[in-house]
This record gives sequence, C-alpha cells and structure tokens, in this order.
Amino acid sequence: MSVVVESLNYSLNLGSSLGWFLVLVVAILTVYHYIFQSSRYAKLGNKLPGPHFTLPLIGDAHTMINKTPTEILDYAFKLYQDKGSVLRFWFGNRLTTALVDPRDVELILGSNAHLEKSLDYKLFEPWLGDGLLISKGEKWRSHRKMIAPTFHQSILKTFMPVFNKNANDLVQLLRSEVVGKVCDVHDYMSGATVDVLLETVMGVKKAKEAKSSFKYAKAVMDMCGILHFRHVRLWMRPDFFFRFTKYFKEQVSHLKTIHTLTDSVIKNKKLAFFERKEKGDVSLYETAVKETEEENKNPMKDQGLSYGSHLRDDLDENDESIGEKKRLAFLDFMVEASHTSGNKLSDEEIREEVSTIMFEGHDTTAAASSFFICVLGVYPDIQEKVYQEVRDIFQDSDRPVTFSDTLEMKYLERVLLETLRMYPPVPVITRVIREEVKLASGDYILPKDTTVAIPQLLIHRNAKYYPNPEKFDPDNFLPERCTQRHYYSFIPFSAGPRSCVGRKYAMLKLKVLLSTVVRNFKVKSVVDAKDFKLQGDIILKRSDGFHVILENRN
Ligand code: HEM
Repeated sequence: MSVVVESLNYSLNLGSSLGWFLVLVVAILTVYHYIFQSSRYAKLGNKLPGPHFTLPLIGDAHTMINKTPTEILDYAFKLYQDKGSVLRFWFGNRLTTALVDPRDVELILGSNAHLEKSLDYKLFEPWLGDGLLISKGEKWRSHRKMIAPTFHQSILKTFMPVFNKNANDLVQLLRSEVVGKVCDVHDYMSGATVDVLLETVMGVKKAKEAKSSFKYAKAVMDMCGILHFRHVRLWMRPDFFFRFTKYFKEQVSHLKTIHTLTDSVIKNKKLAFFERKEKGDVSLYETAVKETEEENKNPMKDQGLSYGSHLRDDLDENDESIGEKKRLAFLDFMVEASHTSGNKLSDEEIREEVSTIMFEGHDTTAAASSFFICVLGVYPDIQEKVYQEVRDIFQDSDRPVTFSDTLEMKYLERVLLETLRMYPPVPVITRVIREEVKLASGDYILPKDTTVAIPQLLIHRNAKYYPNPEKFDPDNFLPERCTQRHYYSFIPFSAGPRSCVGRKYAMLKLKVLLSTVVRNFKVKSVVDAKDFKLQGDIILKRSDGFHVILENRN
C-alpha cells in the first residue's frame, strides 16, 4: 500500500514539475515575443504586406509547410497578385522580403553595399567552400577581380571548337537514342553541359574518354541533385538531421570523387604553368586582364540588353583557330592568376573556385537549353523562323559554328532571351542587407539584417514591363523595346556588381549548342506551355519532365 502511495506522490510531483516547467517555458516565450515585437526590426517588418494569420513565434512558416516546390511557386504568384510588389514573410523571427519592382531591385542588386549572400547558401559550403558564389567582403572582391578576366571574350573564343565538338556529339547521341520517341531532353542537355565544362574549366577531356572524368561528371550531377533535394525539404536543411540520412553518405563519397580529380588536375596545371613560363609563352590571361580594365573604363560596357551586341567588338580576330595543345582552361588561368603579383591563391581556394564554376555553369545552362527546346516544340512558327535564320547562315553545309555566325543569330538570340524571361534558370536569388533600405516603390523601410529575395520569375512577368507577360513573344527583345524597359526588369543573370560572371560564356555556348540542335532536328512538344509544371527549386525545372519528340531534319 505504502509503495502505491509513494509512486502516486512521485507521479503527482513529476506531473506538477512538468506543469511548472511548461508554464515557465510559455512565460519566457511570451516575454521574448513581446520584447521582439517592440524591436525596430519587427515593427518595420510588420508594416510590409504579407500573408494573413502570422502566428506568434513561428511567423508565416506554417503557410509553406507541406507545400511542394510547384505549390510554393503558385502561392508566391497568388500573393504577388493580391499584395503587390513588396512581400513579407516571417520565418520564426527571421524577416524575409521579396521585391518585385525593378526600382527596388536596383537598390539592392545595383549597390556595392548589399553584396552579402543569405544563410540559404550555407548548403553549398561542403562543396563550394568559400568560393565566388558565397564568399563576401574583401575575399569576394579580390577573387572576382582575378576571375572576371578569365571570362573575357578573347578567351571564350578559344573554346569554340570545344563547344562545336560537344554539340555534334550531342546530336549523334540524340540520333542514336531518341529520334522519333518521347524523351526527357534535360538528361541529354545536362550530360552535354558537364562535358563542355570539364574541358573548358578543367582542361579534362570528354567524360567518355576517361574513367575518372566520367565519375567526376556523374558526381557533379548527383551533388546538384542532393542540393536540390535538401533545398526543398526544410527539415533536411540543418546539418544535424542531414547527417543521419543516406544522402549525407552519398555526399561525402561524391565530394571525395570531385576533390580528388580537381586536386590532381591542379597539380598538373601548376607544372604546366611553370613550363610555359620558362619557355616565355605569351599569356592570354594578361591580355584579357588589360582588355577587361580597358572595357571597365567605359561605363556603358555591359549595359546593352542584347547579349550579342556587346560580344561584337573584335569580330575579326580569329582566336578560334588556336591549336588543341595551346588551348588553356579556366583552371590554367586561375593557376596563372594566382602567381601574378598580389593574388596568391592557395590550392584549396583554386579548388573552391573551380567547383563554384562547375556548379553554377552546369544546371543553369542545362535548364536554359532544355526550356528553349521545349518552347520550340510548343511554337512551330517560332521554331521555323529560328530554323530559317540558321539555314540562311549555314545553307546546306554542316560546317562548325564560328564566333561570327553567333553574332548573326539575332532571332535565335531573341528566342533564347525570351526563354530566360519566362523560365529564368535561377528563379530567385537572396541577399542579406546590413543597413536599412528605404524602398522606391512605396513608403516602406527594410530593416537591417533583412533577408531580401529577388524573384526573377515574378519580376519577368510584370505586366507593366511586358504588356502580355504570359505570352511567349521573342519580340520583347527587339532593341527598341529593350531600351524602353527598366534595366532591372530582365535579370536572368542577376545584375550589378555581383552578377553572373559566366553569362557571356553561357550565351556563346548556348548559341552553338542550340543552333546545332535546330540544324539537325525538328522538335515537337507533347504538352502545351500552359501545362508546363514549373518547379521553383534552386534551379527552375519542370516537375513533369522536359518531354519532347525529336525528328531528323534530313
Ligand atoms: C543560362 C545560364 C546561367 C544563368 C541563368 C546564370 C545565372 C546566375 C545568377 C542569377 C547568378 C547570381 C546568383 C546569386 O546571386 O545567387 C549567377 C552567379 C554566378 N554564375 Fe551564373 N548563370 C548561368 C551560367 C553560368 C556559367 C556557364 C558559369 C560559369 C561557367 C556561371 C558562373 C557563375 C558564378 C561563378 C557566379 C557567382 C558570381 C559572384 O557571386 O560573383 N554561370 N549566375
């Protein structure tokens, strides 16, 4: 009997201790909530338009839970229609705003004061380390200055044979595997993109030709897959939970493959650099640095919206003829840059930058080219005009594409830019601001430490700048229309000091690849554009797959 009473007493004590504990927790959270709500951060944040029913402590997070990436996109579109061009979300006590008005976007992207990336980029760290995409402050500034010239057109032109070879290999592969059948064209675009990157970034030959590079290419694609997966499953974000999943083990193994190959290539490239130096070989990098500095003195340099027009300057130079042996990769230039006075990059820093370029250059161009091909399938009249333009350039010949050919592809370029408008491969970018910003579009102030999301997908569908925003209309990129629009109303490559360093590379490569596909195949889409199921991920994809049917032209 006394045992029963004792255990009853014990349970009552435990119950009441637990009760007191809960009361204490609720009291602390309530006090915290009231202190937080009276801060300037919360007061300014609460003035911004956002979802109804913001809850204490969790904020608006409940509106996102259990939504697929496609549903999140639909939700964002709806909120934008209801609330206008400034949106607020509270994720717990973290304030995130989305800015859709180009005038507000310019205040963030166009400024040198707001260059810091948000916490969301932390996921990339195990792979990209503190590379260009993530780094901040002086490190970002000095690396950007060093890397930008490696994307100068005098260097890009030397990649033309690589672009052509891989475009032709892609055509052969498509011809042998999918002609006449429904296929997911993204699989093929992704493979071709990694092959081109391997050769132009690392100087490593096509995946098929070497086992290690094949493994590397696969690891890059799988790592992108893991990052996407983690990005859209909020509970997988914290390392603490992620470590217990099978994806963590896979990540460790992929990173080992990636780092091992990169390290060995860096070693060889260093040896090659010292050999070239001893022989006194002329450095393309030094020339590129000088030309970049010269161009930077001209403030109008990169303001043109037609990406073809600012690639036009030294059309007559023919660097494309550069011999196979002499062609250098980005990695060579980085090794060289790191031995130029004042730079000094460690091997680890070079590896981080190489990984960053592989990551940024891969899925983005794969998505852009896949959307382009799907769009051609949906609009046969647009496809026919692209084909006629390409035929006018090449006639019946199957010769490779030259740099000057790409400048003639004006209609193809407009279709590509319109594709990037409607389906921007990077659908949203985020920054964190370290000082208050007064918005231009309304009477709002963003408090210091706000996470600012710039949703290109919404910005590009603003009826004020694109009168019929849901209509696929390549004429949106006629020069006269471009000059009338706000510069920040079309930002697939971001804009301002921290814009995409690889955009000229991307446009050039895409023109070679896509014109080669158009020369060889007629495309049919299996669905209409309104049925594309867009998935707002790190990179915009179609959750229904990029399904098309290709038919031989001849
Ligand atoms: C259609 C293709 C591409 C699109 C749409 C695209 C878009 C972008 C965007 C929006 C950013 C800013 C990201 C952010 O702030 O979070 C960015 C940054 C970057 N991109 Fe691209 N990109 C493309 C292709 C490439 C290629 C081919 C490369 C390299 C070969 C590349 C290298 C980079 C790098 C290194 C950065 C970081 C720049 C910095 O922070 O200073 N991109 N890109």
